[in-house]
Amino acid sequence: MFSETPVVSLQNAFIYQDSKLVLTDVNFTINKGEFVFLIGRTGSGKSSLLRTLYADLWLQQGYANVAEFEIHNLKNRDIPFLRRKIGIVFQDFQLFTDRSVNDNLKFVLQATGWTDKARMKSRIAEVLMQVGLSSSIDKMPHQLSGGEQQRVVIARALLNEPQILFADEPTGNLDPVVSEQILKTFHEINRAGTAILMATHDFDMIRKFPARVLKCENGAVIEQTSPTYGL
Ligand SMILES: Nc1ncnc2c1ncn2[C@@H]1O[C@H](COP(=O)(O)OP(=O)(O)OP(=O)(O)O)[C@@H](O)[C@H]1O
Repeated sequence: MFSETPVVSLQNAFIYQDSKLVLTDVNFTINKGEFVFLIGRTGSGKSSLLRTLYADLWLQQGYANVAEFEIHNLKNRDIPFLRRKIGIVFQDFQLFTDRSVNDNLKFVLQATGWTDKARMKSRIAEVLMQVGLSSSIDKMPHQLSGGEQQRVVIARALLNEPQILFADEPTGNLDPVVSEQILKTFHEINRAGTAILMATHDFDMIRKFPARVLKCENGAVIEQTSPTYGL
């Protein structure tokens, strides 16, 4: 099933925040369609790793491939093209508050080169259906709950059919019931073929939605095999 090129692959990668070394000699791959949790204590390097993979931090040493882009050779001008092949979901929703759900999504499509109005309309309808928010297309962000706003962010990340979603504590600000609904949505998206790498502190979610777990610990990334996942 996973015979294709991995969607993420790191070899001897060293993850820095400026001159501070955060993670040493990172090696792992994520196959197309895989679901992977990323865990680790506060400050262990989860966000730094994700930011490196979506080219918000430079990879200063080692090799990384993401969605067929060589992160170690990436130029500034390549970043928008990489970002069209991946989706990014943060804890803070970062929607434009002065425009509707539809216009938030349309903005991204236009910014990534879409021009055909009918295609844009149908793609927006598709992603909103995927996250269960079809009826909210004309609402403003403030008319939506936190969980609904996060769904719009997920829909936005799906617009360009990414090979992988990078999610950094996507349920960090949400209550447990809403978090579980959001996790279900991520699983449905994953079942439809998109790989997911999700940083989380929420072990309940890992127990409810078992998947592969990578752990940032003592400056390294290790494959977690213990069923308890405890820190
Ligand atoms: N802009 C920065 N400049 C220098 N060091 C930073 C910067 N941002 C984070 N760090 C440091 O890098 C290390 C890793 O931080 P990072 O945010 O990646 O951890 P994390 O595992 O995502 O933590 P959390 O779970 O709290 O989000 C920490 O020691 C942190 O203090």
